[in-house]
Amino acid sequence: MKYTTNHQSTPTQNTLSQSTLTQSPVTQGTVAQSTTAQTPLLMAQNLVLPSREEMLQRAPSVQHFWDSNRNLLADAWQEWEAIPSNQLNIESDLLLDEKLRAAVTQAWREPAIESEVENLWQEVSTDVYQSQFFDPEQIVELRNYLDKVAASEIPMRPPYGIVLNRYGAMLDPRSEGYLAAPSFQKLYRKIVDEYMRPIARLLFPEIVGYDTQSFGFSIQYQAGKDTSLRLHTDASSVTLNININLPDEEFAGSEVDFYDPSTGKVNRLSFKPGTAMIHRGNVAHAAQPITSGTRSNLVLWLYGDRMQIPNGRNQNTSIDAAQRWTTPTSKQDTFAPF
Ligand SMILES: O=C(O)CCC(=O)C(=O)O
Ligand SMILES: [Fe+2]
Repeated sequence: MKYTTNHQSTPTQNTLSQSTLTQSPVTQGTVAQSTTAQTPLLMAQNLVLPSREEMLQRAPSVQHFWDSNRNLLADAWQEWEAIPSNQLNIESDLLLDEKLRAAVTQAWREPAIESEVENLWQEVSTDVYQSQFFDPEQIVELRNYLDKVAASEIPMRPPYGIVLNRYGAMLDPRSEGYLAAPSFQKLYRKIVDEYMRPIARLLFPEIVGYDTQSFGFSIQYQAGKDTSLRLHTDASSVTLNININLPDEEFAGSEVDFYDPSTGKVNRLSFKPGTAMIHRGNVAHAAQPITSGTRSNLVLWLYGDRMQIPNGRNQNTSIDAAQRWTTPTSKQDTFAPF
């Protein structure tokens, strides 16, 4: 029985509700009673999430909740996605900006022309690059999908690296309570492996070898709710931050400040729908308070096995193009910064 660890939880918040434990045994020659058999989706929907306070305190019971329900949640997402209206109804090829897609596709075929990809990225602050990444007109499909995910009633763990972002979700399989729906995972892997890693290697050559592992989360800022993020660095080799606002979804404030150590100056940058910024994890940055509207982003990280990051800029700068346009074969480990 796959979910046995559930029954070891303390009889407080973390247990399955009583009704989920009434599964009737199926004996040979009989048909299971569909009215009493609890499917993974129903069981997951009946779980009682740890409180926000417990999450913020990183209480052991919170870890236990996610650990003991990991298989159940994965099965629940699988079942949820089998409902046709819950399919991620988007050709990933259409979601990605057409110019970027064309250049990336060509570079995979012929790495020697990778500069076509590099040319699409503008340096908007020292060592911070920006490009159109998603087609703004296609983002609506992704956002509709994420709304359905939020309404699924399957417990999800919000990101709490610096502050808890209550509308965000963890995206990588290494994270507890992540968005395990297979069709979303396919898109996530494609973005990381086909786009992010080679682009990051082009712009920041020293990350090669420190880019085998992925990590990701979504965030949403809204006035009066989660509004800003104080100055920090990321525990990544490189961070790709993609805006997923709709074309008509305006917001004020919520700029991201990047600190330039060489000049001591701050560059205040704004996201437009579908644009992305990519930077080394060690570039200090902060999100200014949002004063109206909503800003939603996908934040993706790469780092090495066991969370290793490069300790200088001058390694691996001589690798050739063909090496950049490859996917590492090392297994995904389970190290996560939060
Ligand atoms: O506000 C943003 O887009 C930046 C988010 C960020 O830096 C982070 O979550 O680490
Ligand atoms: Fe950050």
